[in-house]
Amino acid sequence: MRIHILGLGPIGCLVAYHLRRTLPARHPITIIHKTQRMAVMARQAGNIITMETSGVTITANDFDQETADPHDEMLPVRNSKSTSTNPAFAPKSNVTTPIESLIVCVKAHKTLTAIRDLLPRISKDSTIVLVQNGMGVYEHLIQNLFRNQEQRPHFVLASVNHGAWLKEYLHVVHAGAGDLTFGIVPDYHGRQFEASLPDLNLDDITPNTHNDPSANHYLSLRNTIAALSSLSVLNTSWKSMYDTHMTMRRKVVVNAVINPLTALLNCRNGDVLAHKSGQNICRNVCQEASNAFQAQWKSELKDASNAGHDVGDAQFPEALSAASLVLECKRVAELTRFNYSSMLMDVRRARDTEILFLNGYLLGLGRKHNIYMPANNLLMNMMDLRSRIPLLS
Ligand SMILES: CC(C)(CO)C(=O)C(=O)O
Repeated sequence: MRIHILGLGPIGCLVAYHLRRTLPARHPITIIHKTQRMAVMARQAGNIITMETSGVTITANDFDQETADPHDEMLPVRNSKSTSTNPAFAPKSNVTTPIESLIVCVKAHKTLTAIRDLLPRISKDSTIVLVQNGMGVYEHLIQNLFRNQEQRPHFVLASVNHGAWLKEYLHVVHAGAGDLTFGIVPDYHGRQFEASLPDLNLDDITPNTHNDPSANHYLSLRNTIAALSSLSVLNTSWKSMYDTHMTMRRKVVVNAVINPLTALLNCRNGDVLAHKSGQNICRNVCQEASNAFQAQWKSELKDASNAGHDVGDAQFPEALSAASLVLECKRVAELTRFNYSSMLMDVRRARDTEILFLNGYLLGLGRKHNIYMPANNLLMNMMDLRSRIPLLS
């Protein structure tokens, strides 16, 4: 199987590095550079990814390379009088081979455009793994790129909380060990990927025999889950979609507190909850998020009950209570106290941020269920202002 990695930030590099060192060489790994310039830089540096932990660096090599923007080479002549018949305008990268497995580590707000460029190579037999901060990216893709359920690729959603940063292009520092949880989005055909719960079994995706008439359709999904599961160094675990969603909801709240506050205040993660005022904001954001989750929970139970399912006396999960979310924010702020959040880094580099998929996602949920969310709304507006008013150096 060939795996493509899209997005070579810290997490993309970490995943690519460990996949290359873990999987046998017969499984090629292609890293997709954003621009030709980056591809050239990578080639000059020996086509390697360097991983650094506690000052020790190790490299992985033998990556195949592609460039995401096929028109990138046009840039130097874009303002000339040349026409599209000029050979200088011809796309340099015309890779058309189908993509089996695509691990997407670009930022939430960049995902749609990044995947759109690869659409001709993605089919219903491909598997896309979404590894990024935030929630709502999958829904965004479905609405805009993959409306036809029958033609949709397989989707895996992942939540990652490793601490990592890039020292330079393709040189990642693994600063804090965490884990990587992932789950398979239910498919149109209703295949029971989680049939063996409480255990999960690759054979439920497609058995490793010749008995499954749909084996070809599910092979990339099975292989992708197997490859991710083999990364024990990254503490990867395949979980049910229910558990994966739970992890993602808790993480989106943590990011909705720490990321905008650090970006607005230009401070480290540890600083925001070290003071009473920061704790108050955190409590309000968590309370609002919990209210929205609870309203969503009730509405889903009602739907399930209307559809004739026995919902018994299902209780709202304690893990989504405001108190538990506050504790999680404190835990992560403490664990990553010396880090600069990804949103602060985006602001410093004058880049767009993931706010729409963090507080924006929570606000969307609140709107749907009529929950008043002033703290999240204020953070959203403040971040909007932040992106319009550059940081003074
Ligand atoms: C948890 C946190 C805040 C760690 O820095 C993070 O995920 C981010 O920076 O995006």
